[in-house]
Amino acid sequence: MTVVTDPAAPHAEGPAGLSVRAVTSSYGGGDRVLDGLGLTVGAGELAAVLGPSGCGKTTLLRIIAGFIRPDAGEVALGDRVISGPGVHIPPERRGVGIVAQEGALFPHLSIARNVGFGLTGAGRAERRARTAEMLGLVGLAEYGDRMPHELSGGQQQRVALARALAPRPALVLLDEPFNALDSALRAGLRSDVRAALRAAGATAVLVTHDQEEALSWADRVAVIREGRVAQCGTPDELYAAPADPWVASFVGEAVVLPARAAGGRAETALGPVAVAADADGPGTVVLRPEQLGLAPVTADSGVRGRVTEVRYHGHDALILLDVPETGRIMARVPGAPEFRPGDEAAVTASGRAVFHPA
Ligand SMILES: Nc1ncnc2c1ncn2[C@@H]1O[C@H](COP(=O)(O)OP(=O)(O)OP(=O)(O)O)[C@@H](O)[C@H]1O
Repeated sequence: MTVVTDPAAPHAEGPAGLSVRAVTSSYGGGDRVLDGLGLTVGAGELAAVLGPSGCGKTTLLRIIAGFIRPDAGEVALGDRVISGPGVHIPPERRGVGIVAQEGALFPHLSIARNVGFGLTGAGRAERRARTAEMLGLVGLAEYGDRMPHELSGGQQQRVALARALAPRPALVLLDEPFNALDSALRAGLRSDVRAALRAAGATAVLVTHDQEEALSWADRVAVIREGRVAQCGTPDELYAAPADPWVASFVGEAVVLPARAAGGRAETALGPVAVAADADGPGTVVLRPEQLGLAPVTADSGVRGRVTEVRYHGHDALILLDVPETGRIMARVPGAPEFRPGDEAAVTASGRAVFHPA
């Protein structure tokens, strides 16, 4: 899927904010895939749309790009409505650049001609200068004369980004652009793409199902669940103050425990934890695995669990335990783990927890 903006169109004025308002969509009159979805991205902001498979991310992206029309609702770029009742601006006139999962470069055109492809309204000298500028921006200044098949997958994705940015789009959509790459390459390309978008001052929406990617990349993350925004916030807000237990479990690892709150404390099976002063009555608390402490069992150990699995990540380890009082929980411990599957460990909780009333 490749859309190249038309620089001669009146919208080619650079980054704009995106507003998606109460968008509803279904395929062929079936169940609603998007159900009154709303999303705002500020001009120059890098946003991620995160959600499990089938939640409607790609459908949302297709609606913003103009490949499908919503059943109801409105999409605007800046103060310009591009989809809505009686309005459907065609994809090529929206000022939206797309970076697809796999570069989708034109195989028979050189890298430079790929990047300059959308600059139809520009003169030759201007096109050449803008192409060189964009190739420089993505760190491929020397590659203009090569053909796409002579570049690695990561380099092709950079070219796709340069091509998307060249016509100064109002918005760049990135559709899981790092998926086809191995994990070592992904992290590097991710930050390079982010830096290039920042340098261009672009407004961008990254679609991903990878929570680590969304949290590390975006200024703001919209978590989609069943066609609606379950929560939209900064990565820190999502992690520290998830709107509900589902968001907590989807964005990072979570330990969700039944609790009863009063006076800034919640009683849980792992003992009392600090919660907001106004939390009151029955509900659940969300703890992150790094808030659980494990220690060797002694005569006065309180809650004990049996280690079922150890996932060692180098910098830390995730330890899964079966605890009679809570069921399966996980703890994150720094460095090399001192427990092995089958060991018994004393479990404590510390720090502040998010409380959700029942
Ligand atoms: N062309 C289509 N016709 C009918 N149903 C569709 C079509 N495309 C998607 N769907 C359905 O719409 C729902 C949302 O699909 P969508 O591709 O938007 O999800 P997604 O969040 O992007 O998923 P993934 O992460 O797996 O790509 C799914 O139930 C899917 O089966």
